[in-house]
Amino acid sequence: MTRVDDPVTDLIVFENASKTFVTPNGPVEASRDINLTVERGEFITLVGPSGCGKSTLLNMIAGIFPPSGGKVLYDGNPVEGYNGHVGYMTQNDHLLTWRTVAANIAVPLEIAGLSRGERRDRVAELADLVGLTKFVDSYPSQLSGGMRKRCALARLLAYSPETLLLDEPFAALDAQLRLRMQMELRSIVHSLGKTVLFVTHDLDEAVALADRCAIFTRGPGTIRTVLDIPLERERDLMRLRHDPRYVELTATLWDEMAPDIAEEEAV
Ligand SMILES: Nc1ncnc2c1ncn2[C@@H]1O[C@H](COP(=O)(O)OP(=O)(O)OP(=O)(O)O)[C@@H](O)[C@H]1O
Repeated sequence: MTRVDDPVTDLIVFENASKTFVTPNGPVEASRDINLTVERGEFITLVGPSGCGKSTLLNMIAGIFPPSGGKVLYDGNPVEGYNGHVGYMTQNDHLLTWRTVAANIAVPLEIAGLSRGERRDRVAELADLVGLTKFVDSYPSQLSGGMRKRCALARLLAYSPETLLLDEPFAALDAQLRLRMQMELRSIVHSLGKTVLFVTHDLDEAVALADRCAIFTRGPGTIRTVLDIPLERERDLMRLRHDPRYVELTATLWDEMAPDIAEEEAV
């Protein structure tokens, strides 16, 4: 039975949310009638053709701009202005090249006004969480691609965001490194109980990481289907490729995407 004082489990709600940009060349309709509910602690992946409005959806949750129509709610309230509950990471890690790993991770802690001692302890904790303890004194130019991502992830977590908005964060990594980062990300977000919205063009990644996968139509994007991924929370991503359920789910996702892929080829 739901009690009045139960916490709201629907953390993010899109209700017929639409976005049209006004540009010098006329209006650009990016999203149309988006309906999606994300529960606290869920890992949702977003897939769809290029330009279908996936980043636009993340931007609306972050409060970078409001929807032109419909509603975007966070924890029961309309998102108005920047949403301080979310952390945003894009394909570019935006590390400060003149700062060490420790000093990069410390940026949000400095902004939050933590003392030097508190910052040192928190940076050590975050560096340990992402496996960068030995590299805290290195500069970004001395790091591998995966280490840079880990550093950016630690800095994002330093803000203590409730929700992570990740826009193709591993797109530039090679297959092995990407798999490692996927395993680490899942383990970190589950241990910390974060809610995640993760945009990807990689359909294998979309299945491997998600509790549910939202599939967009070609722009103006609307959500065609939300695919349930009924795999265990604690899943071994290394062995997943051999799991018949994974193989079938990935095939279903490819089938769902087929009309748009065929259309793209015909253009
Ligand atoms: N600030 C903006 N001003 C004008 N048009 C925009 C703006 N942001 C996005 N658009 C347009 O809205 C549409 C959706 O863009 P969006 O970046 O959300 O798509 P996407 O699905 O994330 O694309 P991709 O997979 O290529 O990153 C595109 O036509 C894009 O050109």
